[in-house]
Amino acid sequence: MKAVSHSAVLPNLNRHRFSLSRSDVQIPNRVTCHSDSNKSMSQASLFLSPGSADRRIGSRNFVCRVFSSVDASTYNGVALESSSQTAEEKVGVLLLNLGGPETLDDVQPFLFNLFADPDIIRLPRLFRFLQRPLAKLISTLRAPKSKEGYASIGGGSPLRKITDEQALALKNALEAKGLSSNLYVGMRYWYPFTEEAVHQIKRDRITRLVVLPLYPQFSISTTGSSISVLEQMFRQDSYLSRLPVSIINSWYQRKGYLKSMADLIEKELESFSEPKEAMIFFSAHGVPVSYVENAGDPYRDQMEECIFLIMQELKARGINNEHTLAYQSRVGPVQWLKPYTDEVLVELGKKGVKSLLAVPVSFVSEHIETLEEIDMEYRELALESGIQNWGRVPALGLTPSFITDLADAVIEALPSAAAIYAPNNSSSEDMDDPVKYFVKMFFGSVLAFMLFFSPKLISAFRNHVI
Ligand SMILES: C=CC1=C(C)c2cc3[nH]c(cc4nc(cc5[nH]c(cc1n2)c(C)c5CCC(=O)O)C(CCC(=O)O)=C4C)c(C)c3C=C
Ligand SMILES: [Fe+2]
Repeated sequence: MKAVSHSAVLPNLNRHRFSLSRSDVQIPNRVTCHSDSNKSMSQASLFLSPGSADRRIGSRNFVCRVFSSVDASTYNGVALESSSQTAEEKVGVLLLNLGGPETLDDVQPFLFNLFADPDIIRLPRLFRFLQRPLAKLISTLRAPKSKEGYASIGGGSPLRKITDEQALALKNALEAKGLSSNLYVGMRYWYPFTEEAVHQIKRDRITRLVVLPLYPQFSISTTGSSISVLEQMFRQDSYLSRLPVSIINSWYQRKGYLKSMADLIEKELESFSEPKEAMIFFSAHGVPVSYVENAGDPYRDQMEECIFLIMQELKARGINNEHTLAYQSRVGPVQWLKPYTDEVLVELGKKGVKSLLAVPVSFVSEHIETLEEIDMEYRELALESGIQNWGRVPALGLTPSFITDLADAVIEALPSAAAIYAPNNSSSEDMDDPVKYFVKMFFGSVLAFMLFFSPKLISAFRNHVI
């Protein structure tokens, strides 16, 4: 396959020169913030209570329309080269992630951004005006506990550093497969924000974009939320609305991912004195039950399928350990997906399980919920509950087979890139040019007027309608 020759750089996103286009993001006052329109997709249903599924139906339609499944296209170097890449093609890959506070001072504004997201706290339409005051209140109340957590893992989240490293590794893996690309990192709640990554994509005049959320399974609260940001930005911009984009909405079923997970589990099992006796304990980040049961979030189904597929891969290697799945990190008073990790650990201890291997499964980097919640809180709870041998599988991070598989996913997704808001007529182009728009509107109206009052049309109207 012929490589496209153009400079491929990781953007150096300067947080101090940053400006935003969304009104619901809080940033420290050292940064300029332009707020503008409301969120485009309306929200329904309260995070604190189940609600209407309308918003999700809309969102899921969008997902179905826009997202191209990686599985749907196969990697075909010839097809990719001839149909998708020209000498002028400038390929961009946008990695989406959650973001995390880099210092303890960042914790409260980071939490504000998170709770101000209508995909995280889902208020009914009538109460939407409360979104930001509520986010302010919850972020202020939660900040001390969160700060303690971040303090215990070194004073900040490692997410930005790890994601940047993953981006660089992916860029190199793509290069090794003959594809030059620009890599961008877009975080949902902290620097570098998704908005800035998109501005950079525009400045670089990327001609074909693959969007790769770093969440293996889709959830409204993670990938869905980041896609909403993209959707709003792409809709409003004539360049972005025409840019061929392929969005990989979930990739937990990919062979390369499953094998990489199985490799890590197999390796970690070997550290137990009796590897066969260790229970494989998958711990996934939870979401409120209402997301799945009222809003149609596919997260639980995808998680269960993912665990099934990983276990199938392990069984094919002759590893038949017992396994279980539980959900961690719940926040607030509502019901979250069950069973809860902490409760299951206690039960397993009571049942006499002595060896347990924890496997974080909803995220591919180390972060506060692996380093603090699993390694400290859950480990302590497990040991107190009678579990004697504790192990934990590391997050995939920079595992070469995993990065190679992400590169394959990007290459497979490229040919199906299509404009998200491709104008189906010239109207959006005309909107960009007010003179053209006015001329068309004027002559269009005159023509419509003449047609409407033509004797033929009037008699046809009389005959058929009255
Ligand atoms: C698949 C992964 C994740 C899902 C699903 C998810 C949903 C979700 N999270 C909260 C609330 C919080 N999440 C926080 C941090 C955080 N969450 C994830 C992943 C998922 N969240 C990550 C990777 C991180 C960042 C960790 C880091 O290292 O910085 C936090 C802040 C930390 C804390 O105070 O516990 C909160 C709060 C909700 C409400 C939710 C679904 C509705
Ligand atoms: Fe979370």
